[in-house]
Amino acid sequence: MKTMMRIMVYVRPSAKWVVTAISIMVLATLIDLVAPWILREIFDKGIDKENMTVVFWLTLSLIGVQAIKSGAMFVQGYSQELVGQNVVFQLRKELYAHLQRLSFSYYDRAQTGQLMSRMTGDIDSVKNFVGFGAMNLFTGLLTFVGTVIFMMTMQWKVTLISLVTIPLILFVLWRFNHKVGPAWTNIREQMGRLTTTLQENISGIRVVKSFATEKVEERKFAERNEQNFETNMERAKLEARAFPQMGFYGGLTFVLMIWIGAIFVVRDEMTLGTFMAFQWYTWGIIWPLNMLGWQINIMQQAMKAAPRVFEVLDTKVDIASPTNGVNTDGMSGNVVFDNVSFYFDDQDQEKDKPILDRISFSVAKGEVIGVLGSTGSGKSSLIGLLSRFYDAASGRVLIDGIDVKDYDLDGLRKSIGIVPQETFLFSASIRDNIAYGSPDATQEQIENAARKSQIHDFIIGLPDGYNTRIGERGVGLSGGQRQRVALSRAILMDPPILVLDEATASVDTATESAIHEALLEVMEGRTTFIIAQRLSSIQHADRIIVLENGRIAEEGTHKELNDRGGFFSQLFNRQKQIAMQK
Ligand SMILES: Nc1ncnc2c1ncn2[C@@H]1O[C@H](COP(=O)(O)OP(=O)(O)OP(=O)(O)O)[C@@H](O)[C@H]1O
Repeated sequence: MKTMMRIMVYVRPSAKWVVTAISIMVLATLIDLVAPWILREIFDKGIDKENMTVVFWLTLSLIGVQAIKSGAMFVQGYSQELVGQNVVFQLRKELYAHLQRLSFSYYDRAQTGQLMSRMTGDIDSVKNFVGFGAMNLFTGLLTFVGTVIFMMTMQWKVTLISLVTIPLILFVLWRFNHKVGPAWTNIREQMGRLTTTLQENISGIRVVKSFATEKVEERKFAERNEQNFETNMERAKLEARAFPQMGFYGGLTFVLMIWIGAIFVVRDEMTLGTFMAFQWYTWGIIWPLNMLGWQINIMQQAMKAAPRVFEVLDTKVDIASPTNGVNTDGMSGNVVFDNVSFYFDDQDQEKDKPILDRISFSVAKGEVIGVLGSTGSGKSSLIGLLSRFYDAASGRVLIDGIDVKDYDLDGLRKSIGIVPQETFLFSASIRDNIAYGSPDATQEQIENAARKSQIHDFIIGLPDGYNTRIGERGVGLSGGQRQRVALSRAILMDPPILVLDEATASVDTATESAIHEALLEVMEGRTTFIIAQRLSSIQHADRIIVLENGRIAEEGTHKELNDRGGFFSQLFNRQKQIAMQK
């Protein structure tokens, strides 16, 4: 009931069209009820009295009535679909907007395929119910009640006797409704899992092919596909069992009507015209009940699909912009980490080790700070706290003396240009990819950013230059080229804080060196974090922080750290040896 009420909230803005559809349904139903009545008159006042004029005019009126009904059905079909489409439009809009707001923690756990299935199949199920099922349920009910009333006024005894099968039909319907609900829960869930398998396979197709695991993947998919097949067949079995039973009881009603009707005609308690009209009216009883089976199906599907959509909509946005967040215009970029500790959402803060453990350091405006550490030491997490991808469990991250939680969130993120470890490029032109965060940038500014990232010459060498379209993952570009496009994107934003998270890890050392030379100008006056495992990446850092197991192990200039003989100098010596061996 709660789900139904919540769906109705989305129907409310289309109230005008609902009223239109319902009014026309009432009109169409009345026409359906009048037609058999005209037939009775044709028999009783025309054929029986051998009055062909009556037959002629009444049959003509039948044509007129049917023509009006066809016109009405067009408007009804249109308004019904419009209501359904309006609901889908609004739900998709809200869901998409909410997905944009949900935090990194949500996406750490969420399965893309499940989200896609909710956005498409589940919302479509809701539409089918709102735009078709619910309205037809109403027409069915109206036709049934109207038919019974018309028949009762013509011959109540025959009507009542013929209706003895109705409780049987209702019982079959009740049992069907009871069983088909859980089947639809399973089907919607399985569809989500099937889409997840498909999405992961397509996204990871390069891994699949390189490990030659196509057969394993096919088996995995086949297993899910089979589960889906079986659950759908379970549902089909329920339908196959219930619908013929209803059809049989419906047929029985028809037979009863003929049988009882014939007795009453012979006894002169019913005219032949009424008898003929009753045959027509019988469909007005059987049809809605049979349709009810399908409508219950559509309704149950929607009732199981809608909560999957609402579940996402109800997920709390745990990192949101504060009301009246501090404006970031004129931000200088003085960064302070003040005793910061951090856990991921799925960790137990009582038992698990923190990812970042009481981190304290400060970076002055314009300083270039290298963050060094072995894999998994917490370097990316540290930067994630700066942009509020995650919030610290304790301690504070301050920019220009203000807690990052107090800044307007969009402003904060636009003030920190990040070149992430994994580059994502959109299926758009290279120009649009570079200008992603700065859509108003001029061609000259875009080219300037590309030059500093050492990618301009490559781009103009392409047949379509900056207009070259690239695939979802930047297919057509090498890893290093993709990284340089991402670097151009960050440079173009002209942020006060720049973060390069292993941003040159995929380019050769000569190109890396050229990028860093060019970046010297970019970094001028900008606070820059360079996260790296390679010492060559942080050659221009003013100061270096070495992270180990989420704690700051060392901190200082190149020289200070070298003299100390710790992690940094060991790494320095190791990498020097490797370079010499080459
Ligand atoms: N969602 C998560 N839940 C729990 N732990 C996580 C989660 N994501 C990452 N971690 C753990 O957090 C630690 C720090 O990860 P982080 O990505 O910050 O390390 P890093 O130093 O940037 O590593 P790399 O150099 O390999 O990129 C790792 O040990 C990782 O296993």
